[in-house]
Amino acid sequence: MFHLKKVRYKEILQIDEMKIPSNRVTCVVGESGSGKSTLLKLLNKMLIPDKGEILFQNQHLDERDAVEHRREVIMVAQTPLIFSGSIEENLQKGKWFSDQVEATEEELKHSLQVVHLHKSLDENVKDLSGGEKQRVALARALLINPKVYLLDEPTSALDEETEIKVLSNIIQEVKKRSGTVIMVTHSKTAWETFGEHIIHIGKR
Ligand SMILES: Nc1ncnc2c1ncn2[C@@H]1O[C@H](COP(=O)(O)OP(=O)(O)OP(=O)(O)O)[C@@H](O)[C@H]1O
Repeated sequence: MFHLKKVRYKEILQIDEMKIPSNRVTCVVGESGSGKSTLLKLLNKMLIPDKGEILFQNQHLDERDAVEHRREVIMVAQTPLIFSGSIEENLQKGKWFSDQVEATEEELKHSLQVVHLHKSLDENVKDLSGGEKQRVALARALLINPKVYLLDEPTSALDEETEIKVLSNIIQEVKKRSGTVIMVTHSKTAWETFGEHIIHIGKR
């Protein structure tokens, strides 16, 4: 799905060759500050490498429109992107930004079930905990149904038991749709349980 060749980004990341498979869960692991988030940002064109090339489905990222690319390759950042308003408004925002028709109530409720968020759609997000906000962001990504999910420690604010339940559900859902997950995680349990392909990023 992704093929990186001789990629260099500042002094932060240097990758001679890396292939990331489609329809699999790839876990990116490595110590703090080793460049894991930087790698994800390169994959969705938020950052442009100083040298080398990144191919997505055999197409050079330079040739891909950044907005179009990010609709297919969605990032759920470490600090979730949350808009003011209700849970429903937050979920629908993703559909609007992606130029998709609004989700039905059934789809919205299903997305909350997948992420184990037992809240009503009209609840205001301002009172949600950090872990609940992370799950709103994950549900929003699921509703968009992209080809690739770039998950940057998406469940870091959850206790381990909930984290594993949520990840297990999300991955099951993504697999049903033949999607691809590329996930940065500090949880050994998470990468041992879900990682079908592991990338170790080493500090230079
Ligand atoms: N825009 C930038 N300019 C310069 N340095 C940066 C920039 N962004 C990140 N860095 C530095 O690059 C290194 C890698 O950052 P990155 O966020 O990719 O690491 P990480 O492996 O995801 O870390 P963590 O596990 O702590 O989230 C860090 O030392 C960081 O301070």
